[in-house]
Amino acid sequence: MTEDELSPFAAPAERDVETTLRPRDLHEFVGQQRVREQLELVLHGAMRRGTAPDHVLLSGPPGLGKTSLAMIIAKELNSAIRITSGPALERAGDLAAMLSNLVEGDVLFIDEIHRMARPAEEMLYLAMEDFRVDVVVGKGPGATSIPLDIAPFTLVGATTRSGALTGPLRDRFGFTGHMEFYSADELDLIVKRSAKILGVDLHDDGAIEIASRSRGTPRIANRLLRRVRDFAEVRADGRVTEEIAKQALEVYDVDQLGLDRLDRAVLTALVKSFNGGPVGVSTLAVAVGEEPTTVEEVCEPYLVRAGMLARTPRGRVATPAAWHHLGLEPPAGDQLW
Ligand SMILES: Nc1ncnc2c1ncn2[C@@H]1O[C@H](COP(=O)(O)OP(=O)(O)OP(=O)(O)O)[C@@H](O)[C@H]1O
Ligand SMILES: [Mg+2]
Repeated sequence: MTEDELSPFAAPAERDVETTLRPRDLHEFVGQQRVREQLELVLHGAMRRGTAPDHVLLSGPPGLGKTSLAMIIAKELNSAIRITSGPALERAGDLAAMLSNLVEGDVLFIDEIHRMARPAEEMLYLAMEDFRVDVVVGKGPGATSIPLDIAPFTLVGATTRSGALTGPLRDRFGFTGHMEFYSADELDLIVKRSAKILGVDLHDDGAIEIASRSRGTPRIANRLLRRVRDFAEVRADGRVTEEIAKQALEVYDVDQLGLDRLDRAVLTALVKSFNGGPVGVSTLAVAVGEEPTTVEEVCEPYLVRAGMLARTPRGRVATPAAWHHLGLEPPAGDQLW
């Protein structure tokens, strides 16, 4: 399987099908029980009081449903949603334009909010706190700043790296939802729902097979479903059974635990080149030819959750499960994990 196919990031060509498969309300949104319950209270509490709810930050690895949830928040509030992203807000003026066009009660969704430029971020502080922006007119000593009121709105920020957010920005969110990887049972429900929408003849055992190899990520589950459907249609009669799913996923190089090429490369480097660690994340990233942020944000969260890798103050360490997964014996002696 190519890297892209198991990547938790959305490929551009995938946007349309993702829109089709997106859950539309809190009831269709599977899993994330805790975040869902907390959000429901935040939203409904504010609605009772007739005020705009606190600003919401959604954090977690890619493909877990942050964008979907942002849209659902707007829907629950019966509000319009304006969508932008950190990288798109290069200048404070871009944000000022966006903010001054908001209507009372709107939801402003800023994806990848940790990538916003500093001047825009500073403008956002005041907007979040006082529903006000200071627009600077002119340059140099003659420049003046004109305060401008903006309509009360709710900011929903999404980030794959809440650690990269500055303190002042983080503090201005009244509620942070930490998205977690999904259980196989939850992914099972998600692929079944998707199969229905896409008209795939998915059998129960086929669904389980796909769900258990989707590394806790709905986006990957939906993608594997489409790949398995291709296989079922081309090589068989279109029905997705356990056997067909297994054969297909073998072709696509997704292992039993849903680890992909990069995950395995990271574990292999950790075990073989660094004797299980501890090793720093940047060294590890160089060893597999990846950006440290990719290793840190994409591979590690799942490897940690799968019990294969531990983050220690001295660096990353392979657990015995990692050695076994690669068919190797962990060294005897001091336990580092
Ligand atoms: N809880 C869920 N129930 C059902 N489907 C889901 C759920 N969460 C996500 N999905 C599916 O996964 C796809 C990806 O979700 P989404 O785009 O919301 O993730 P994201 O966290 O915003 O990812 P990114 O960090 O890349 O922006 C959606 O198109 C949707 O079909
Ligand atoms: Mg998103």
